[in-house]
Amino acid sequence: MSALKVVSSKLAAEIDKELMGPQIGFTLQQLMELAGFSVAQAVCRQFPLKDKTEAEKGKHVFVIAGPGNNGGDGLVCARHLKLFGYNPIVYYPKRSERTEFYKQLVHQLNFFKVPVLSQDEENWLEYLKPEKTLCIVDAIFGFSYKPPMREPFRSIVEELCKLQDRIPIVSVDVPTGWDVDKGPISQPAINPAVLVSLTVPKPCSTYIREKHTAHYVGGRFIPRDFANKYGFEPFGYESTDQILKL
Ligand SMILES: NC(=O)C1=CN([C@@H]2O[C@H](COP(=O)(O)OP(=O)(O)OC[C@H]3O[C@@H](n4cnc5c(N)ncnc54)[C@H](OP(=O)(O)O)[C@@H]3O)[C@@H](O)[C@H]2O)[C@@H](O)CC1
Ligand SMILES: [K+]
Repeated sequence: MSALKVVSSKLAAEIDKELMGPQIGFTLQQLMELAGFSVAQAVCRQFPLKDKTEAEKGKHVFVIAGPGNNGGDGLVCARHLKLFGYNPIVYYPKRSERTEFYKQLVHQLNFFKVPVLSQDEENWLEYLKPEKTLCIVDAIFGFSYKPPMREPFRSIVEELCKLQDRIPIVSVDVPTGWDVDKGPISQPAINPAVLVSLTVPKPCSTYIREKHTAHYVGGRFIPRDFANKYGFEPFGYESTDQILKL
């Protein structure tokens, strides 16, 4: 793990800015689609449905989406999981008013008949039972989180922490509650079974417990020259894979 390539939160934000700047011209929607698609692939790789009983195949993937772009990745991931034969259900307690785009992602989930719990759903924990839930996708906060955690997320993450030994959690980009550079330095903080780093792992990923947490990189959208400019080598993705297990 010492050879792991990581970039600081500052650099990650710079990479995003340049990818979406006037020279390169990616849109946020494009990158988020690829990011969410990667996370869905990581769920498939880690929790394959092949050889599962019908009851196991019917288990929910419970996606919790936060108010920013990490949450957007979760909404996209849920749609792809449905296409991949999973049974996702989305909890999106604080919906972003930032752009029309987030509303469109919710419309798309409705179109795919993926249940999206109402914002003030009080019984959301009812959907989280080991016998009914394959895994939880933690798309609450990513690299822009700054502690201390505000409500309603503090209470939500505290509940997830109580469940995480019984239901595996897949964290998108940064485990929720972790400082992107320094790791789990404040509470509450999720201890994921799977981490999917996007574009390139952030320094906090060096604090995962290797035996406990499977680590994937996803978000396969940069060429070699661009990676080298930011001080890392591209990851050795195979074939058409959108994820690589590190
Ligand atoms: N190239 C890539 O790799 C790509 C990466 N992408 C993804 O984007 C992620 C970064 O997204 P992001 O910048 O929107 O920030 P994110 O972490 O979702 O959080 C911001 C929200 O959280 C809130 N908030 C913050 N602190 C809080 C607190 N203490 N308590 C409560 N709320 C708090 C904050 O609220 P505010 O402070 O603004 O009121 C705001 O609403 C990145 O990790 C990756 O997953 C892709 O989608 C695109 C390609
Ligand atoms: K997260």
